[in-house]
Amino acid sequence: MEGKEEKRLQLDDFIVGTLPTLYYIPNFITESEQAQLLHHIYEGPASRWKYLKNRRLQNWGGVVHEKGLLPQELPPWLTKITQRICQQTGLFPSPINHVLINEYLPDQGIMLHQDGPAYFPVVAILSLESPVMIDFIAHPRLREDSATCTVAAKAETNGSLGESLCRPDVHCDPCSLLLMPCSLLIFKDQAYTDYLHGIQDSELCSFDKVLNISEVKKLQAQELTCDPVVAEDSNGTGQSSIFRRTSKRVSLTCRLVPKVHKNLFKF
Ligand SMILES: O=C(O)CCC(=O)C(=O)O
Ligand SMILES: [Fe+2]
Repeated sequence: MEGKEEKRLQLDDFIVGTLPTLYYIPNFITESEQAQLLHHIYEGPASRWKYLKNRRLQNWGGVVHEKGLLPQELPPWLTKITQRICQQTGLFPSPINHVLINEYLPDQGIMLHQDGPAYFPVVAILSLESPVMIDFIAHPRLREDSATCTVAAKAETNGSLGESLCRPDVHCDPCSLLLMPCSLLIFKDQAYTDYLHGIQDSELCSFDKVLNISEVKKLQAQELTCDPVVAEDSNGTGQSSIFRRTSKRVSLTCRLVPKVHKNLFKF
């Protein structure tokens, strides 16, 4: 696929929900491409991983600084995928130059947060292995009164999804997306600037506020045929309203840091 001009996706077909703007693209890569990526991610030395309290990660592309990027060339196995994301989405003004690879065990997540100001405000997240739920919730500053702010602020610290009681002029409903393996999530606009996103550090995920219902159906169908990922709790319709994460999930967060420092000494 190297050097091949990729066909532009009709992105409007992949919008989910009404919050501007979330795109969910199922099967963005094939299972064999997933296996190749996992091979590259795990073939490196153990020192490639940086350990955080609740997950471990690999940083590719250089060091992101408040003032920009101290760059390091991305390896070909990553540019192959980042170029495809750029070409197929047309959402990045120049090549993606930074990739964060996060690995989450079934009881690990990432607290609600916003991505830093150094990045161009479009994020593309490729998901590998276990399905997982990502939550979006309005930033406390968008909320009407201090009581609501407390709910959102609490959500920010404990990772749970708060209730929405928002200013009527802004889109404020909390929502979730089920991220299946091989899928690509892109978020930008208000979802980037005014919302927090996070993954709960819990093995059990609720389908409660999920926008991409068709993926839930896929997961439920899979359960009948192979994998016991859909957990025991039933919502009275014979279908489960939660699922249990049973294996690790790996994600590639692909972003563009527009400001690149070519000369270390000028930094
Ligand atoms: O793993 C994910 O899906 C989210 C990662 C993320 O939010 C980040 O790297 O900033
Ligand atoms: Fe993030």
